[in-house]
Amino acid sequence: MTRRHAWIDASAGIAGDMLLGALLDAGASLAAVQSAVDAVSGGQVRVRTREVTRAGLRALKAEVEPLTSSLPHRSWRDLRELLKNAGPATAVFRRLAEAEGRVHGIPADDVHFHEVGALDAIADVVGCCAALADLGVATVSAGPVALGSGSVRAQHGRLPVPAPAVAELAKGWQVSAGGDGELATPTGLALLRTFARACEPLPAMALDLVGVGAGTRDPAGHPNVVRVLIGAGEGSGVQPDPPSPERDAVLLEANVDDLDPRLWPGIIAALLERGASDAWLVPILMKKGRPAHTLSVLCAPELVDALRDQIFRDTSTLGVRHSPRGKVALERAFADVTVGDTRIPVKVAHRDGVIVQVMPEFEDVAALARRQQRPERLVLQEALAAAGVAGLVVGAPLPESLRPEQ
Ligand SMILES: O=C([S-])c1cc(C(=O)S)c[n+]([C@@H]2O[C@H](COP(=O)(O)O)[C@@H](O)[C@H]2O)c1
Ligand code: NI
Repeated sequence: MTRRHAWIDASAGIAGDMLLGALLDAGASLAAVQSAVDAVSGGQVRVRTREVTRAGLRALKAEVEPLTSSLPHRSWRDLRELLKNAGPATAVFRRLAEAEGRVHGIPADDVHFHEVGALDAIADVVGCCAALADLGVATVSAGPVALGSGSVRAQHGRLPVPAPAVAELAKGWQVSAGGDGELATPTGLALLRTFARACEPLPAMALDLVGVGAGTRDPAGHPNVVRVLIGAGEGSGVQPDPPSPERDAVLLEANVDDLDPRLWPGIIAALLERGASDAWLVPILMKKGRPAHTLSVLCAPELVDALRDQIFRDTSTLGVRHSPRGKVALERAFADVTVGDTRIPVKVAHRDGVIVQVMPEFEDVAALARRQQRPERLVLQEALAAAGVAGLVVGAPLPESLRPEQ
């Protein structure tokens, strides 16, 4: 089968509904999109399209009509459960949660989605993922993105444009202001950054589909649209972000021999809070026979600058080494098990459809143990036993309900 490449033109900005409109305009099946959205929303929203013009250009406007009046605020933890690790859609929201977490200075798990967690944003994300799959798109790249300027009214007041989460998500991409107002939204950027692995001009391809998706506003002067150009080709050859968490990582290291050891736990906690995927200390014997520690911090490439600054600020080191590291992580899914009258999330790591690790979330185990005034060891055993009853055991096939969507 021909491998299709999609190139996204976000030179006028990007939002989830604009990209969805463009993909539907290019020929993605509305029925396929609606059925993917139904699967996560329980039939609470309807996706519709209508033809509009933007500065004289015809475009398709994707509209998500809520069939319920409740617009719940969800944490990333809740949303992950709702999406049941729905492959790329989960990856898009994980990226959003990590960006929001960095902006608000909280762990990604505690991020409370407001606007971006509403049903229409979920429908945009799930819809775009389904549309790309329906079009047979194997690789994606995109041009530079216009982010906008000025300010925007959000649920919690006025935000500068680019909105903080947008700026965070845009790191490492070619951007410009490109006009007034909010031209790129967090959801739009998260979609683009999850799927498009290269920022490049239109690559060589045998073009066969073009889609134009409309934004809500119709400002004079430029068409407020996202375009997708789809054809047989590979783009720059890079693959879209796989649903499996295979990522480039960077290892930051510093040897320190003169820090009050009581400071280390706080330093490590702060690095993890800032987004490091791991941080640890190894005791070493340094030059001149001095006992010391190597601080090691593993992180995503886009966090290197911030975490290096933090190491210089919080420790007494005079230098921080950095080296690229390949990293292959097991795919993870989450399931709830019941211990007593409490639901405890269990992390299920899997590979090739087989369960490899089953780990109750320790913070939840510890919280329940404190509430019940019982040893953590026993609550942990009970959570593992409950997972076993639910069929979540090492070596067992991953249950259908936890499988990422392809
Ligand atoms: O609700 C929150 S915390 C929020 C944070 C941010 C940050 O940049 S931080 C931005 N916004 C605004 O909400 C809408 C969301 O648009 P989507 O298309 O992504 O759903 C947008 O105007 C953001 O600037 C909200
Ligand atoms: Ni925010």
